[in-house]
Amino acid sequence: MIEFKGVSKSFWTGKQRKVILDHASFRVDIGNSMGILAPNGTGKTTIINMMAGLEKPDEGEVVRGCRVSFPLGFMGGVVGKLSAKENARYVARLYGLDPDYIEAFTRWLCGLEEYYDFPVATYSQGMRARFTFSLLLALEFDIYLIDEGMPQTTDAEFNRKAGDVLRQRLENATVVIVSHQAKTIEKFCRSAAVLLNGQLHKFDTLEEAKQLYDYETQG
Ligand SMILES: Nc1ncnc2c1ncn2[C@@H]1O[C@H](COP(=O)(O)OP(=O)(O)OP(=O)(O)O)[C@@H](O)[C@H]1O
Repeated sequence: MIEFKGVSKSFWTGKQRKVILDHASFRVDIGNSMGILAPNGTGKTTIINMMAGLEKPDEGEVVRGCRVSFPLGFMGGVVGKLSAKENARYVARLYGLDPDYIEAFTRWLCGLEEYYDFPVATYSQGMRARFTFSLLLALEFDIYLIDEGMPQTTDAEFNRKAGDVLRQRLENATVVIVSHQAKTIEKFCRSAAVLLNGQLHKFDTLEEAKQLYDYETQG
């Protein structure tokens, strides 16, 4: 599980305090994939980063009681001057996994062909997204963190393969998806929450969360 205990987080912009969470307490349990609905700019990425341990709360505590992934799309661990192959093998060693397996898996899934051996710095945004998503799916976590759904690639073959692998992973793993739209969440999550005024309101069904979200965002 991931548990937020009385977590507060805000940013001072020089003019105002932007509150993301205000003494918020909630948990994500293994086996119960959850979508978090929140409008743009209200703190989705900040919450996902706190779940991953990339950002600290100002107050309170985030407890990670299982293997939590880095957020999908996070490039922090990927070195631009190294190729996808070198990055994949390096990350495999960091996680104590077989570099041959991680290389073969990511090479197959991202479909970069000869670019797999080029430095990542030479990739387009879509190619980077394909590689980092492949790397995320190659590693085994209990909870996968996804910001705004699947990478926006125009490669239909990749989208199909990655969607299939993600669904397979979710047979045993749990996902947290933050998004500003319900349709990103409905493919993978049954329960959902709405981020509102620094609190996370959890619902057993996406339908209930959508009602509150639509009411708040559309009036
Ligand atoms: N380090 C920071 N310093 C100051 N303000 C920040 C910082 N990080 C985020 N913010 C502000 O906090 C708010 C929430 O940011 P965040 O990126 O978490 O939102 P988001 O919901 O993921 O946004 P989007 O939907 O646009 O991706 C934004 O107004 C952002 O400008």
